Amino acid sequence: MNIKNNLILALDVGSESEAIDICEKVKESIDTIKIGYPLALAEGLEIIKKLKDKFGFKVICDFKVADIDATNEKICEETFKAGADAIICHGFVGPDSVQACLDVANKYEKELFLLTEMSHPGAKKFLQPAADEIAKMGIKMGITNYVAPATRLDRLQDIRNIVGEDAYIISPGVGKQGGDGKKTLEISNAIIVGRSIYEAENPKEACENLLK
Ligand SMILES: O=C1C[C@H](C(=O)O)N([C@@H]2O[C@H](COP(=O)(O)O)[C@@H](O)[C@H]2O)C(=O)N1
Repeated sequence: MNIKNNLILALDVGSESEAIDICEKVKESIDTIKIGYPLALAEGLEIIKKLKDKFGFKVICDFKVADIDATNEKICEETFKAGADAIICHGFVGPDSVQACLDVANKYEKELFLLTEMSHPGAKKFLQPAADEIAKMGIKMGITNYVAPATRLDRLQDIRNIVGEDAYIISPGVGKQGGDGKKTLEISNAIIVGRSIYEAENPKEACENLLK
């Protein structure tokens, strides 16, 4: 995925009007947004096409898909039918569940991002011990896109070493969670930033400062 300025806006706001307001302010700096449950549950999947049509953005749906294969297939079908350019699935649910997501992404000629280790402190308990194996599973399955934490650069480097230089890694945790954008982009291909932008007094300036 070609992401402008290597910066993805995590649009975790609770209404279409807030979403449009933020997007208006930052549209010079970004061309890719990540929509998760907060906005999708508030406004429905229609919000994907609304924002794509209005701003021409690429939309990554961060639904952290983590069900059995049959249900994962249904979730991905609905998400790509609604216009998503990519979807994020969890890896801890195993290869059959991930393969179901990959098959649907390929059917729509869209992208799947495999979530390895999460960025928050609780990830250390169960996800961190499994994250290397999740990344190795992704490589075995031919997955090229990954999510890995900006809050632990050592772990981000470990995952980069597993998935290789040609893989595309996007990293959340910059800003509010303590991650450093510049240092993260020495390893990852793009950073994901939410609150540091949409909660800022001046989101446009916040974006521009991040790009500096
Ligand atoms: O490990 C992960 C996975 C997940 C993701 O990106 O898949 N995210 C998401 O990235 C954004 C960070 O927001 P902010 O902290 O900049 O406001 C939010 O939408 C989180 O749900 C993580 O924060 N860590």
